[in-house]
Order: sequence, then structure tokens, then C-alpha cells
Amino acid sequence: MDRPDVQVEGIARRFGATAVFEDVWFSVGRGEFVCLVGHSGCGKTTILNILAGLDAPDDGAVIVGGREITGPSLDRAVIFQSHALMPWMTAAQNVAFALSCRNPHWNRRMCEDAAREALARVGLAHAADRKPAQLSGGMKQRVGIARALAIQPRILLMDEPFSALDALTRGALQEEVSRLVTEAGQTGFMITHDVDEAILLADRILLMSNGPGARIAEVVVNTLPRPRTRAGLHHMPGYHALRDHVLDFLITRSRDFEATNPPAGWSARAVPELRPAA
Ligand SMILES: Nc1ncnc2c1ncn2[C@@H]1O[C@H](COP(=O)(O)OP(=O)(O)OP(=O)(O)O)[C@@H](O)[C@H]1O
Repeated sequence: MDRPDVQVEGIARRFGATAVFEDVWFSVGRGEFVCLVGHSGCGKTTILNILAGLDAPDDGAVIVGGREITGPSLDRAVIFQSHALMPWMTAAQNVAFALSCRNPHWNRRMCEDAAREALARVGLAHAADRKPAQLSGGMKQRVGIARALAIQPRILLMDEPFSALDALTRGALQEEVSRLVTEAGQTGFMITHDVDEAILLADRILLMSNGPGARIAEVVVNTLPRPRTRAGLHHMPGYHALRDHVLDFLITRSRDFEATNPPAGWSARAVPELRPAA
């Protein structure tokens, strides 16, 4: 088997005397899409920031492509919850700027052309010359997605990228991102509070117990076949079992989980993988 693309090895993060999470181990395979689910405050964003190289663990390490990460890299693009666009640049200029950083030998024209192509892929060809203030929230988020995808990162890290969008836009963008990431063979890691979003997108769902001292308590393997669509999801055999399993975790097991007195068979380094939909 290939080495995983991302190996998280026993990371902990402490603020003062409080450990937000401890002894967190997981891996993400090449081309795999993993969602991280857990209650507010358990440390999901902190984990994503560590994977991005924007924060460092107090213990443990993150290995990407066989090397311990020590900082940010264009190989690991982040799509944030807010759009993080430069307001004085047009949509095309925002994407072109990222492309020029990624490809220093490209001339302006090449960056501009590739930026327009990336915007067209997320349905924004017509808005390429508008500035962020002239775009809706959904359109701004699309620009952020186009920018992240355009630089063809090996790994795409997403922190609730669709949470600020209306249901219709969210559904459309989820399917788009899923398609684009699959086509590009990218590795995906996404934080979400939306159980259906996790079921739609993820190959595996990591369930985090409540903090402080949070852990990965369970790993749920999503055996529902692809392609999946938001509209078709709840008709798929196994969907309800999968959804109930994740919801039950969020309602009770996330709170009851104790790393010092864990459920039978649990160990931090080899968290049990469950297949509730199988
Ligand atoms: N720089 C910091 N200094 C002190 N405490 C911090 C810092 N960053 C995060 N925390 C604390 O760490 C905990 C985890 O924060 P984090 O944002 O990772 O949680 P989360 O699971 O992503 O939450 P949410 O779902 O609400 O976004 C929180 O209690 C937060 O207050």
C-alpha cells in the first residue's frame, strides 16, 4: 500500500494549562477525502491550521509526502470559511495572483488566462472582472474555491467552506468541489458541522470527542457508492444508518468518551473504523 499523503502522529495542542486535544493520530490516503466532525471547541480548526502549517503542535508531528511539515506550502491550499480575497483586485486578479506565486516563471498573460479558466470551471466566467464587493457571498466563495483549485495543490484543506452559504448554493458548490477534487486526484480534508455534507463528500469521517483533551474517538468509513448527489443521498441504502450513527455520536458518545476509560478496542494510534452503512 502507498504511504498515506498525510500522517498525523500523536499531535497535541495546549493553550496555557489546557490541552485542547491530545494524542491525535490519523492519516489521509492519496486522493482520499476525509471530513472531521465534532462539537464546537474540540479543536478542529486548530488541527486544520496545523495541517496547513499555520500553527504547530506542542507534541507530535504531521508528515506530508514523507516529510515533517514546518510551515505553509502551496502544496497545501486552504479554503477558509470567509473568502479571504483581496478587495482591491478583481476575481481574475485574485486567482492570477495565487497562480503567479505558484508558478513564478509564468508571465502575466499565462496567469490571467489560467485564472479565467479556473473561474469558468466554477461558473464565474461572467464575473471575472468584478471586485469582491460586487459579488454575492456564494460568488466570493466560488472565487476562493477557484483560487485554491487553480494552484493544483496536492492537498486541499477546507474549514467549513460552505457554511455561510444558502442551501441551494451550498448544495451546488459541494457537488462541484467533489467533482473537481476527484478529477484532479487531490487529497481532501474538510471540517464540517453538516452531517449530510460529510456523508456526501467523505470517504471517511473522523469523529472527535468533546474538548478539552479531545481525541479522535471513531472513524466512520463511508461505504455509500459514488457518484453521490445531495438530492439522491437520502434514497441510498445505508444512508440512514450512517447518518444516525454520526448524529448519535454528536448527541451522546462525543460527550461520554473518556480517553482514560475508552470503549473496548479503542486506542489512540489505531482508532476503530466502523462501517454503519455496510
Ligand atoms: N490562540 C489561541 N489561544 C488560546 N486559546 C485558543 C487559541 N486558538 C484556539 N483556542 C481555543 O482552543 C479551542 C479549540 O479551538 P478551535 O477553533 O480549534 O475549535 P473548533 O473545534 O474548530 O471550534 P468551532 O467548531 O467552533 O470552529 C477553543 O476552546 C479555543 O478557544
